[in-house]
Amino acid sequence: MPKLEISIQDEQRGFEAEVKAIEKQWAAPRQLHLKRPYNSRTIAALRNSIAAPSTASSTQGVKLWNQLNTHNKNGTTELTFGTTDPVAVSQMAKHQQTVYVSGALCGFSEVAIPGMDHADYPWDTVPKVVTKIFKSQLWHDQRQRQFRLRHPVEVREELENWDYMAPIVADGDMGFGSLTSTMKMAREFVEAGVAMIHIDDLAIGMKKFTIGQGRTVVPTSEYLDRLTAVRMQFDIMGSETLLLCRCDTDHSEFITSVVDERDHEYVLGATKKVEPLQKHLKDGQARGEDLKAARSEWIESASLKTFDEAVEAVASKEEVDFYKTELSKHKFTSLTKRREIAARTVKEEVIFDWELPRSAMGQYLFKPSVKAIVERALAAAPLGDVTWARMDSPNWKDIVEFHTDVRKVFPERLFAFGYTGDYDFAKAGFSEEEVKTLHLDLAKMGVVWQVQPIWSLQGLNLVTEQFGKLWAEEGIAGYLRTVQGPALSTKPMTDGFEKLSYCGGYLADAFFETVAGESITEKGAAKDFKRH
Ligand SMILES: C[C@](O)(C(=O)O)[C@H](CC(=O)O)C(=O)O
Repeated sequence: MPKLEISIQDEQRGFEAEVKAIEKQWAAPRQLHLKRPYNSRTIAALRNSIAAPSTASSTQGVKLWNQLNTHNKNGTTELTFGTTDPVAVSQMAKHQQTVYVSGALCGFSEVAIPGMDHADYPWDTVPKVVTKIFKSQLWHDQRQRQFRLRHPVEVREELENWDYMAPIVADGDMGFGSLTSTMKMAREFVEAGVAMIHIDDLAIGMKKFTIGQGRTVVPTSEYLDRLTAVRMQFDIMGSETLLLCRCDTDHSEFITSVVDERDHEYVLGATKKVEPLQKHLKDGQARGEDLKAARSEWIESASLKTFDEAVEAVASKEEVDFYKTELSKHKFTSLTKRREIAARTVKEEVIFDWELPRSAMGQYLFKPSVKAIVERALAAAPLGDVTWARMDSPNWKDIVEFHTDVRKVFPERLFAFGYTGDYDFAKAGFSEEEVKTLHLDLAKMGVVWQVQPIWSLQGLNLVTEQFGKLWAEEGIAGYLRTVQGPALSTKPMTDGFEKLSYCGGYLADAFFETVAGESITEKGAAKDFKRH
């Protein structure tokens, strides 16, 4: 095989030039907030010998970055929703600035076997949907531009001129396992034209269950490794794609490992001398007992607490104060260190064993708090561009505490928010007025990108079932009355095949005209000007 025709001197010169280019890109305002655990020489050495194709992802990433910072400056927010459908995206261009490709929706409709949002679908599922949507955006952009340019300048003001190139934000879930799969997924997303992806701290496949048990998170270190892998892949490609650091820690109940001392404060242990939970469950199963009841009975007997709560349960007020004073001299204190501090500040023995409650899959019990989420968000921030604390319910006090505490450290941090799950605002104490202004109140705290991720499930099911019933009962008369009549009478006409400027006919004609030389431009412009 022929060798690359390049001298070693030129190879080295090229490498040094690339290092300088990377350092220039990293020093630009767009990336000033980023701190990497690797350097420009490492990245330059990981690049191809030929310049990587400049990706639309970079363009769209910068566009989104500018959109979000404008919202931050103005105290406003983008309000978008989730979809997997390019046709819906063509309509989102009219009222949204961005598009969200939801993993939950992809896992429900874009895979061989659908399922609940366990993020258990192949890692290239969402990137493929982004490709489909991005190419559709390009087509609509081309279709609209060709239609406009076929008309004389003096009438163009009246023609539609939507920005179809809305930046796409996509669900990268937990990165799908090993760092290489996370990097491959990040590369697929960049090549698909995505503007931003979010990566969360969930354990793979352990997102949510219906048997009453909560989600499982990974140690802070593993979460940061995932984010680093994505940032590194973006850097290898030289792409300005944005990274949204998402924490699913709220309401999580398990953590896969205690390897990271930063998590020790929140791990629960048994504070009574009981047998391991798994032995209790196995014995109960052998006796034919109900496992959920046996689990609840064990939890009751174990008196589960964090280590600090275990100290408070046996120490005097003075001892607790002394323990906390000593503890405050350290940050992210390990259990070993906490035990050592307790031994010299508390007379009573502090019984605490986090091994006893471990689940059948070896997970440790985890007691999240806003403080725990803030700590993860702060650790992640230097690797990403935007932060999102996914919350199971709209607890306004927690929401304010989280965003306020992160901004105490990063005053200009940009935030995302998902109206996800089935938020019960009344139950969360919101008045009707507070619900009406929620998106504006969030925007005041820097929440500049807000998404209703799963309208395309609930919303489309609602209207589809309604149309199905109408069609079955009224036939075409129902269609004419409720769909075609209204659609043809809106100004401009609702987009559909009936609308010549939308369906793509003129674009196809333009190809034929150009190739076959047949020109219908003059006639076409005059004939259909009113039907667009
Ligand atoms: C936003 C989300 O990641 C999604 O996949 O759309 C899901 C939505 C949901 O399951 O309600 C999430 O919030 O985890």
